[in-house]
Amino acid sequence: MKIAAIGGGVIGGGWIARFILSGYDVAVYDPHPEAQRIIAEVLANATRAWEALFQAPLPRPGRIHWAGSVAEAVREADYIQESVPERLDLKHRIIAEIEDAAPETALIGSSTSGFKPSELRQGARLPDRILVAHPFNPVYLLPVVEVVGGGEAAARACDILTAIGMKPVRIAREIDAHIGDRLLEAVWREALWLVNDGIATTEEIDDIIRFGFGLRWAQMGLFETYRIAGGEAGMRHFLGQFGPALKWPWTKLMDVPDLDDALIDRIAGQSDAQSGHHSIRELERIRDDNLVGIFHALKANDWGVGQTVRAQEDGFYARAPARAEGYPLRLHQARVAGGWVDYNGHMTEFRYLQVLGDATDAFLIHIGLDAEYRAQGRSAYTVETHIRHLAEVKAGELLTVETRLLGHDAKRFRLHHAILREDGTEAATGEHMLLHVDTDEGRTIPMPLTLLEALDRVAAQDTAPHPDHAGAGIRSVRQKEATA
Ligand SMILES: NC(=O)C1=CN([C@@H]2O[C@H](COP(=O)(O)OP(=O)(O)OC[C@H]3O[C@@H](n4cnc5c(N)ncnc54)[C@H](O)[C@@H]3O)[C@@H](O)[C@H]2O)C=CC1
Ligand SMILES: C[N+](C)(C)CC(=O)CC(=O)[O-]
Repeated sequence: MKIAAIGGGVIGGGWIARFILSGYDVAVYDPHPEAQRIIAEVLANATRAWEALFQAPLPRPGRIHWAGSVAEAVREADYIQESVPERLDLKHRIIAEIEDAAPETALIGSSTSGFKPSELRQGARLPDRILVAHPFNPVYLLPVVEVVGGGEAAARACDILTAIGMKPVRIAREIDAHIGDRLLEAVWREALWLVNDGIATTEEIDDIIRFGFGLRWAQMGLFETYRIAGGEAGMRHFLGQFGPALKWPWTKLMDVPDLDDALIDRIAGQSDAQSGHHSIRELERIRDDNLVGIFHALKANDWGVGQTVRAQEDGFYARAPARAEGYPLRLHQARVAGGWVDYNGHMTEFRYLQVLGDATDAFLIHIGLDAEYRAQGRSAYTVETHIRHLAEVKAGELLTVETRLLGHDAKRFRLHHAILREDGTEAATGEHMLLHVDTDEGRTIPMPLTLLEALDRVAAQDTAPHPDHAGAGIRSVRQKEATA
């Protein structure tokens, strides 16, 4: 499938990164003189975030083709994402250029925050294929995309968006600003009033969100959160108690303060004081690291966005064998997240086991011991582990694991992983004994022929001598006699 991106700014850059990292080639047109630098920087941050987010090996990235015109970019495209500035006249001009050059079967998704499909389609030759596909920033991490404009084209677009790990939400009826921005604007307007009236600073408002209800929203949204807030009597009780307050003069929702120079100076000044000591790219990396941490927590709980990440990862694992060329096997990479670092300033000890455990999972999938296999009530349990910590690892480093199979019989196999830093030096090694088990009965059972043959194939490649430390335990330390 061929993708074209028209506009590569904040949002277009995020789309480009998501498609590229998902393995699709993207033709890009953006007349900005520094477009290539800007997009490369966004892609670098996105790559860093995906390496920290996913434990599965990432797909081979797609390639960018820098086009000299809209026509060149869209000529062979199956899906076109338009992300030019939010002006209807400009969007109409771009859509007309796309229609002149793109195949008639190509879908056109617009990132517009506010325009309705009926507005975008004015004057179009094939209007039904033009849709709103409105994402949220950062597009390469946040999965949700509002798809507005119905029919077969929307269904096809949803399939494409799902294939790049997004969660399309189809909106039944078009309205200005769709759904997400309606909600966000209500909060934003109110926040502008609070600053305008001198009631709160930008930092105080952000603190109330990030130390409070913002944390709830990441995992349960509004209605499920309020259901719980109704106590055991649930949503009905909540509405009965707090519904009437909506008619009290709490908010100024419909008015907008005049964004005159004084208010702009106040907001921009407070924002500089709050965050001006970080560059935008640094702030993006801080935001991304935090989002990745939240995604990991939700994945561990099999909840919300964590389920999206897991589904995406399953897809990566399914495509992984193509990447496992050569021996020792390279099935797993991990980017050291900021939260993995301890008070000594380096990756903390249990994260080594996490990287090794994830590499073991990748090996299990490689030999066919995957989710489908486990659903039959069989799995592998690790019963012994020996880790050697050999070098300090800092936040941001990319770790690659090399895996060897040191032995196997009908019920057991012994793995050796070496965690390598980017310069090829060993940061750690791990040796692990795994048993094949019947998970319903909780006992060891022989492996079926398919797994044994897969292990035989790996073992046939393991011709080098075993590492000297294989099979060794922790060195003994002579106990000194206590001195009085
Ligand atoms: N920034 C945000 O938070 C979000 C923005 N959006 C929507 O995404 C769209 C783009 O917004 P941003 O990325 O924020 O704007 P931006 O200003 O960061 O990027 C727009 C890009 O379009 C390029 N451009 C201008 N004229 C062009 C043309 N004729 N052909 C191709 N490229 C052209 C510019 O050089 C620039 O790189 C808008 O429709 C906006 O409503 C959607 C979600 C969030
Ligand atoms: C400010 N905005 C309307 C462009 C924001 C969006 O459209 C979505 C987002 O990412 O918040």
